Amino acid sequence: MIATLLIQHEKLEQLPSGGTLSPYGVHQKHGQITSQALQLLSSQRRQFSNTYISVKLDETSGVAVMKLKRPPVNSLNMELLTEFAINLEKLEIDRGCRGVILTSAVPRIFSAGLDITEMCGKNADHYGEFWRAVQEMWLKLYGSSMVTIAAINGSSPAGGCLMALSCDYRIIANNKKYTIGLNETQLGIVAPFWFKDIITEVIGHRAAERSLQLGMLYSPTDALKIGLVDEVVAEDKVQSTASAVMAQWLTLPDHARQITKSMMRKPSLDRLVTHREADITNFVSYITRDSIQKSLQMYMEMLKKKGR
Ligand SMILES: CC/C=C\C/C=C\CCCC/C=C/C(=O)SCCNC(=O)CCNC(=O)[C@H](O)C(C)(C)COP(=O)(O)OP(=O)(O)OC[C@H]1O[C@@H](n2cnc3c(N)ncnc32)[C@H](O)[C@@H]1OP(=O)(O)O
Repeated sequence: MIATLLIQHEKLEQLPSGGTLSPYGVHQKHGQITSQALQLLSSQRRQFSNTYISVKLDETSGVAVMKLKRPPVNSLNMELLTEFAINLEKLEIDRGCRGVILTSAVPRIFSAGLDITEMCGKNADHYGEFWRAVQEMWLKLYGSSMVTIAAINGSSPAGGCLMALSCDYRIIANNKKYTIGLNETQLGIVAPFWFKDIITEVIGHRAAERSLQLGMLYSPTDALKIGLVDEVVAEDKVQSTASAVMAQWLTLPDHARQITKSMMRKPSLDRLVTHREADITNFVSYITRDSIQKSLQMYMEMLKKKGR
């Protein structure tokens, strides 16, 4: 028992903040074993935090709350995406964790989607690496065997919406100022096939086609009408509703639920895995086009003007 806990604790020990996350192994900290064990046995919660992600795992319920914390808008840059994938993988292999609630530590914003500055004025190698990190985040989240619930406590355009769509259940705060949707065409860019596939799976072909072509952003109540979210609740009830829904989902045996989830999601996951390299090549050749660079630059300027 103690040995298992030690291994789990070492897997989940706090990673250094900033820079690249260090690999962690079960043999790293022999000297601290006794005090770590005692600490762990007396505590039901474990938390760890990186530069842009914080995680709190409640060992009693087996539920982790993972928060995005990259102010001002939680835009998804390379570091955040990498930290996200590593943290989710850590929870995935932790037997004590059965569910993850994904939410934001930044007021009024869930995530502004991909960091546009990662897609502007850089070289082809950078774009390739960035896109691989975006794919990795999605493969880990959409392919997770844990129950995943998005507690959407703010606006969630484009890549932010993709993250929410990749969870098993979506709860959004009832605030007219918040919007959610895949608005890529409004930036003059195209949502890739796997973004398209997942929104189609969630809201159906007709609604997805209209939504994607027009780059629509929905208010919480409109998002509920088309099935883009599952529930709209008062702003101060988002986390408690997420916990309650999670508790319900966790009453089911993991084995049956996980195999069912995998059956439903495998075709979409396989499609990206099979075409992963081609998708990167496609992204790089698309994003390096002069016309696309110009569209993105104009969009960034528009955002900055609006903010002034
Ligand atoms: C055939 C083709 C095949 C394949 C195609 C391949 C690839 C292309 C697909 C790429 C997929 C792209 C996915 C994306 O996610 S793109 C990102 C889209 N995101 C958005 O459109 C959101 C933009 N942001 C907003 O709408 C607002 O910022 C938001 C989130 C509602 C918050 O509003 P507010 O609180 O008023 O904050 P500000 O607007 O003032 O923003 C503050 C600050 O943040 C900067 N910022 C905002 N969003 C981003 C972002 N996504 N990336 C980088 N920076 C962002 C903004 O400029 C402000 O900066 P400042 O310096 O002025 O403080």
